[in-house]
Amino acid sequence: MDESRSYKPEGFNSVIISDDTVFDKNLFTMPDEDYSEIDHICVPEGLIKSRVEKLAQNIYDDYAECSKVRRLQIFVIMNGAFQFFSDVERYIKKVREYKAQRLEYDVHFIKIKGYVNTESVLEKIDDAVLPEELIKGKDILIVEDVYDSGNLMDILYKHIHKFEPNSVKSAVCVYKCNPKNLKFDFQPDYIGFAVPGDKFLVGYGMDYNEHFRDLSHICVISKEGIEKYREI
Ligand SMILES: O=P(O)(O)OC[C@H]1O[C@H](OP(=O)(O)OP(=O)(O)O)[C@H](O)[C@@H]1O
Repeated sequence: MDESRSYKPEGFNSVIISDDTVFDKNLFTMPDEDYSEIDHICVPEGLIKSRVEKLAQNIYDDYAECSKVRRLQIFVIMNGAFQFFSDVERYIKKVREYKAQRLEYDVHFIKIKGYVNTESVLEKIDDAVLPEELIKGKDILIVEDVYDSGNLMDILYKHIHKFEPNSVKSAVCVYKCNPKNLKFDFQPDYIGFAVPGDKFLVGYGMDYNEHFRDLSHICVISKEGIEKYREI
């Protein structure tokens, strides 16, 4: 394994974006003002939507029956996951139209900030941010835009398990095959795309110092973009 780049996930139930998959930004629509700050498109919008629809169906099938007994508690980790969750929920509603059983759920938007520039700085989650009453005895689904170093998910799972949930699963749009995350021996339950770990991604909710969240495609930022929006 070349640890300086990324590793190939084995047994992942996800779409795998390989090291050499590069979608030319000239072949897709993109706002002019973001153009030079984006190197290329990693996952185009249409592919994202198709994959998220299937994830929503998987989540529905797994939880609809038990949600009659315990309503599923969905924790959306803000801000990055808002776009992903918005599509997951839209497709859950679509699935509901042709399923006999209804998926019962509550949504909680949880604000946790992990990154400054390109470094993960999160150390713990305060009990006030995610209190015991939201967790104890519940079935929990964490919704995240990206699993990168694994630091945030590791801290989040430790925090949640402290308060004895009935079950915990996680759905991530992008799993970055980052050698740093191997130390956690963790695999999210629902993964949209497995992406090479050396790509710094923006768009579809993902930001670089709060820029680019509104891009429709998942994109790789250019060197120019990194320099332009770097925080001191
Ligand atoms: O696996 P990790 O290396 O811990 O990274 C994952 C986290 O990093 C990003 O959050 P960020 O701090 O950028 O905040 P945001 O959600 O507001 O974008 C992303 O949304 C995840 O929450």
